Amino acid sequence: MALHKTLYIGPFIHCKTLDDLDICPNGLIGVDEDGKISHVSRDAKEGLLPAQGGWEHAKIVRTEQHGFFFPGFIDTHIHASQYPNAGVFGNSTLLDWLNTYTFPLESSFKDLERASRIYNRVVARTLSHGTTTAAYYATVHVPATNLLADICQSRGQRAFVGRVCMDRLSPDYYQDESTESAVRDTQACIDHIKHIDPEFNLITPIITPRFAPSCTDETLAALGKLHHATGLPCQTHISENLQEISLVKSLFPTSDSYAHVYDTAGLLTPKTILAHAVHLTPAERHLIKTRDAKISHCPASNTAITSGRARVRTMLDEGLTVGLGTDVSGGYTSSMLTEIREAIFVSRHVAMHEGDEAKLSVEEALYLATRGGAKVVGLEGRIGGFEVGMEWDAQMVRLGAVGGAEERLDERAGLVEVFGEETWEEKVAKWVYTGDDRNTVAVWVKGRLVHSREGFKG
Ligand SMILES: O=c1[nH]c(=O)c2nc[nH]c2[nH]1
Ligand SMILES: [Zn+2]
Repeated sequence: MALHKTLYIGPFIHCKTLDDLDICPNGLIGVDEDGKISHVSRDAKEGLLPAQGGWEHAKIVRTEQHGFFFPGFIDTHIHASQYPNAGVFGNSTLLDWLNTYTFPLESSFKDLERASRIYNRVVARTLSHGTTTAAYYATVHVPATNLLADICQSRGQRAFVGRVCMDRLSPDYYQDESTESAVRDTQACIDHIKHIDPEFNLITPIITPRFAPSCTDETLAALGKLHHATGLPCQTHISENLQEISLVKSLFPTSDSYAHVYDTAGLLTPKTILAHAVHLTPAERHLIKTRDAKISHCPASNTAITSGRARVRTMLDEGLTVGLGTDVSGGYTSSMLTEIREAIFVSRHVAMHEGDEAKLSVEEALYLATRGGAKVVGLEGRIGGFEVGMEWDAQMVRLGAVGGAEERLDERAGLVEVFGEETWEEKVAKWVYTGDDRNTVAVWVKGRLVHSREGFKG
């Protein structure tokens, strides 16, 4: 798609490190036709680009009052196929939740027309929340998984798309027939993505054993081999729930631990995304660190289906790489902004048991949702921040007009109340705690506008 050179003028905010939120109130970012950042200035007037080299015709996009540019969110764990069940989980816990809610829904994706409706909706919705990259689980179905890849590509969302592998302890109506068929069908989805996006510029296949209990040793080992042979990333679940961990112990009696099961299969590598990691032992964390596998923290899900409280501060202190995942529909929300809030609150529950140092700050949670997520999906240096050479995966946030009780509510700006006296740090905190998709005015991936709200002037 032909893009313009574009100048994004206005405040920009991004995370430099875990606790360093860089706020530039008067910024200018130049983005080239290929969607890459070619210029970053901290003073819009002085930094204006020379009127040559095509920049004299550049398109200009300005933030609105109390608005700012922020990197797009990276959802490191989301089940696209479970989107119709977001908010529907009753009082279930993981293993009964899978049988009651999840397997029946996922099995319905043999109907391609239904898959199309749901996948189009979830991609449109996550884009509207500012999610520019998502690591998706689809289902076992090859045509529907390929369709999810097509939809991400046509709507412009950067995505990792995984066909789910599961060949035991699953209902007869919804499982792989054998190790061979699981590998063959996974390969078919890899081939499809290679066909539509040969360089994996936007869409990347991801090898997806559902979790150890639903895969035989043979299937885990075969997927480990495929992971090594192709160099493609892989994603799975780990140590989410205590019953699940007991089940893994009984199914893999010779393994030292849940993490060891994946390690034995060759599935614990720097390109592995492990969702949840709620109940990891110190030895498992050490093994994961040694292998440089990555963690997707899913706090909304861990609260909703009462799995537990992940010790994010401990993982970070030990040097593990952590990002955030909505885990729809164990998680009730497809909004990463809500997930950020959940991460902060779960960390406060950890703090109530283990001490204040467990608390995550607003800045730290924003880091996990952007730079941290980029590292988890192996795209650090390309997305998650605003530096020359990085790709313009970004959202424009608007907090609304200054208003008092006597003035009309600014309905377009949602719930964020700005009175005009706030510091930038306070405005960001208000966005995190009281904002929603109404504040996400426009979203770009690789420089392409992929979502905008009414009233956006772009
Ligand atoms: O949160 C989860 N969602 C799932 O779909 C799933 N499958 C296995 N383990 C799981 N955990
Ligand atoms: Zn999950």
